[in-house]
Amino acid sequence: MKCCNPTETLKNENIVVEGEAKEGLEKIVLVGTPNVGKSVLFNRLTRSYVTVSNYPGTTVEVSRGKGVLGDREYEIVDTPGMYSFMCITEEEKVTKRLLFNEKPEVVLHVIDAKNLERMLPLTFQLIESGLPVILVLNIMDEAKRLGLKIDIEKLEEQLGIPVVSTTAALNKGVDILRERIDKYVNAA
Ligand SMILES: Nc1nc2c(ncn2[C@@H]2O[C@H](COP(=O)(O)OP(=O)(O)OP(=O)(O)O)[C@@H](O)[C@H]2O)c(=O)[nH]1
Ligand SMILES: [Mg+2]
Repeated sequence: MKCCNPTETLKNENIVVEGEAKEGLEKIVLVGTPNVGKSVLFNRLTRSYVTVSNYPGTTVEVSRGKGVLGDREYEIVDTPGMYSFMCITEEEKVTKRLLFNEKPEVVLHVIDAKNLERMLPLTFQLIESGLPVILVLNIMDEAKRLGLKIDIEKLEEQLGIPVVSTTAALNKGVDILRERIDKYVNAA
C-alpha cells in the first residue's frame, strides 16, 4: 500500500485548526497500535479522577486524566489503537484529529518491544508530521524473555528522539519515563 504524506492528508481533510489557542493544562497523548499497553501506562501516569467521553461528533471514546511530572501537572490523554495515519477506521481519524487539534506537549508512541520493526513506521509518520514524539518500548518483560536485545542508545541516535523502555504491567521504567518527559519538556 502506498503511504501518503500525513501532513498533506491533514491539509486535504482540512482538520488542522490554524492558530488555535491552547487551553487548560499542557497535554501528553498516548498513541499506538491496539494491545500495546497504552491504557495500562495511562493508568500509571494518572493519579486522579479519569473521565471517559466520546470525542466530539463521534462514538469513539477518549480517556483523560491528570498526572504530575516533575513540578508540573498535565492532562494525560489515552487514545484508541491506530495502525497508521492513513485513517481507515473512525478511531484512527479521531486520534489524528486529536493529535493535531489539541497540540500536545508530548506524544508518547507506545509500542510492543517484541514487534519493534513492524511498529516503527508509525513512529516515522508521527516524527515526519512534526509531533513531539517520545518512543516507549513497552512489554519489555516479554521481549527480554524471548532474548531480544534492543540497543536503545543507537535507536535514539537513529530516530533523533528519546526512547524509553517500560514494563507498564509491572510499573517498571515508568519513573524513568516520567523523568525523560520532564527533561524533554524543559529542554524544548
Ligand atoms: N507482559 C506485559 N503485558 C502488558 C504490559 N503492558 C500491558 N500489558 C498487557 O497488554 C494487554 C493490553 O493492554 P492495554 O493497556 O489494554 O493496551 P492498549 O494499547 O490500551 O490497547 P487498545 O486500547 O486496544 O488500543 C493487557 O492484557 C495488559 O495487561 C507489559 O509491560 N508487559
Ligand atoms: Mg486502551
